[in-house]
Order: sequence, then C-alpha cells, then structure tokens
Amino acid sequence: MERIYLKGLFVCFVQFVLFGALYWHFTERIEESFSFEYYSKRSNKEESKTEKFLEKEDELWIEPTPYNSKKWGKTQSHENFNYNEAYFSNSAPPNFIGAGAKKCGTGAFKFFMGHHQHFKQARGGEAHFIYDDSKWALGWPYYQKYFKGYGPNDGNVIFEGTPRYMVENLVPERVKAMNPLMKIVFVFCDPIKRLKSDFMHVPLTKEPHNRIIGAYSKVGDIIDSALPDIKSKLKLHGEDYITDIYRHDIAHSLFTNSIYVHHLKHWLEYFPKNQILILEGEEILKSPQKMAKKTQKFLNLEEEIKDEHFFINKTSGYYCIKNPATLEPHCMSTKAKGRSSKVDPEVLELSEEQEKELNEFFLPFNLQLCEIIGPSLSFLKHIC
Ligand SMILES: Nc1ncnc2c1ncn2[C@@H]1O[C@H](COP(=O)(O)OS(=O)(=O)O)[C@@H](OP(=O)(O)O)[C@H]1O
Repeated sequence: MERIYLKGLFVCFVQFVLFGALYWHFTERIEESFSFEYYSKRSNKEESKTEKFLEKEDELWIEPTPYNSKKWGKTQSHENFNYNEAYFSNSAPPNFIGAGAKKCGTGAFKFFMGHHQHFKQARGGEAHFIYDDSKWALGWPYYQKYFKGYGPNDGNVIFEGTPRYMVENLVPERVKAMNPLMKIVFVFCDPIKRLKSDFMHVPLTKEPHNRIIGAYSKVGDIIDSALPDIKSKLKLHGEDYITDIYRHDIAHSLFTNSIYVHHLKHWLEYFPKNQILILEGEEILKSPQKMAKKTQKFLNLEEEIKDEHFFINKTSGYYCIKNPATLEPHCMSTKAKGRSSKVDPEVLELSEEQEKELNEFFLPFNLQLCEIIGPSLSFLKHIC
C-alpha cells in the first residue's frame, strides 16, 4: 500500500516538473515575442537589411519587383474574343504572335521566316489590332482581313507581329482570349543599341512623340534631359510607371521599351515559358541561320530554311536569303532598316558618363532578365 502511495507521489512530482518546464518555456516565448527587446532585436535585423537595400538602391536606384515563376501561365483572361466561325472558310486566325521589341530586328525576323512555305504572315504588315480598343472592338470580322486566303486546317504557322504588343498591358490577356495555346516570339537586343535605333526612327514616323524626339539632335542630349526624370518617376511609382507608357509619357518609351523584363514578366503571367520564343537581334543580324533553326524547331516546322540559303550582300553588308524552293535571292529593303549604321556617328555618340548612367539604369532589370532566361543573349553574358 505504502509502495503504491510513494509511486503515485513520484509520478505526480515528475508530471509537475514537466508541466512547469513546458509552462515556463511557452510563457517566455510568448513574452519574448511581445517584448520591446524582442522587437528591437528583430527591427535591428530588418534595419540592417533595409540599410543594405538602401545602399543598393542608392547605387541602382530601383529594385525591380520580383517575379514568381509559380504563376507563369496561370492568369486567366477576362477578355472575350468571338471569332464567329462563319469567317473561317477563307481566313484563319494567327497562332503565332510577334511582340517586339521595337527596333531589335523584328522586320528581319519576319522577312527571313516568311521564306518558309508554311510560315504565313499577316497581309499588310503590322495590324496594331490587339491593343487598339477601336480595332479590337470590331473583332474577328475586322482582323480576319489580314489573314485572307489562309486555310484554318492547312498546318500553317499564321503570324502577326506588331512590336507595340510587347508594351501594352492588355495585350497578353487579349492574346490568351484569342488562343490560350498561342505561341509568342520576342526579339531582344542590347538596350542601349535599341534606344539609339528608336531615337533615329521616331522622328521619321507619325508617332505622337515624333516632334519631341526630333527636337534633339543627339541621343546624348535626351539622356541628359530625360533620364533623371524617368528615374525619379520610377522611384515614386515603382514599375507601374513603365506600364502603358504610350498612354501617359510616350517620349520616355525610348528608355522603357528597353526594360524587357518588366514586359516579359507580364506576358509570363498569362503564358507558360514553353510557348514563348526569345531571340536576339544581334543573332538575326550576324547569324540568321541560327535564328532560322531555332524558330523552325520551336514552331515544329520542317527545317526548310537551311544554312546554305543565307548569303551576305556585299553592297549593304546585310544577310539576304535564297528562296528554299526556287533559290531566287531576296534582300530586305535597307531603306527603313539599318539607319543606325548610316548616320553621322556623332549623333549616336555617348560620353563615358552617359554610357555609365545608362548601363546602371538598365542593370537591375537585366539582372532580373538573367534570372528568367539565363545568359543566353550576348548583352546579358557579362552580367548573368
Ligand atoms: N538583315 C537586316 N537588315 C537590316 N536590318 C537588320 C537586319 N537584321 C537586323 N537588323 C536590325 O533591325 C533594326 C530594325 O529593327 P526592327 O525591324 O525591329 O524595327 S521596327 O521596330 O520594325 O521599326 C535595324 O536597326 P537600325 O540600324 O537602327 O535601323 C538593324 O539593326
């Protein structure tokens, strides 16, 4: 009896000690998490993180918003696109969209690929259909005129490319409404080279900012006057400032059209990476054979355009192509392309300081582009 009593007493004692220890542990933790000291310890940690960020920010002035690869391709479209199938007998909708970047070689891409018998392009060139609300509202009965004569079941790649599609916020959503399996191609190029080419191009167009840009005689002057403003607007509004820039600060598009990662992230919300082909302007210019190989593979097209179909035009210095079926040589008109190499070099010259500033401006964005696409493009190789 006495033994049983002692045993009970011992068990009670052990339980009491265990319970006490647990109680002490948890109350301490709870108190700690509410205590000023605990918070000041955390905020010191946070502060040091913020300090680091500020140091970095001072240097690079903006931290691009992070991308989330888990979301790629997941966002559903809220747009509605009614094809009205009656029109499908004599025209078929695009299944491949070219979305810029402006001045990176999109024209040469179309020109070369158009030599594949199953690569059918929008008739009449850039349709500017998907972002333009007044055209979009007219729907397929309007858009289909670009694709007349293309059968829906001919196994063709049907392509429409408008460089502005890259930078207009509603476009990916609308493209998804048109066809969730749409394939998309981007041509990226050195951001500074692109800026210079845009600087040469805009004053010769009817774009609304043609006079603003045309008022600058040298690209360096617009860098001095616009870049500080763009930086401070980005600081104030974050990357939202870049979105739909044509609608609120079109002259600054010369700079923000080179921030490829901002636009790519937006497209990736709607389309998975495997539906997107990223090419490089420099490659289209210097080795279009490689571009043709990649593109035919991506589009599951038979490799009809081969290395031997390309040759360099001795007068212009640009690549031309022989039609794979007839071997007839074709060169792209150099009237509207290749301006940057013909202009007085002083117009496009940058001081060391301007070059440095621009490189610093694009660096944080290009670093993020590296994270998404790796060092595959030559202008990323030295930073990725
Ligand atoms: N084969 C060939 N022939 C001529 N030009 C070539 C070629 N390949 C690439 N490029 C480069 O393309 C630049 C024009 O880019 P885009 O065609 O995208 O311009 S546009 O956005 O459609 O206006 C153009 O830029 P600029 O030299 O500033 O005109 C060229 O650098």
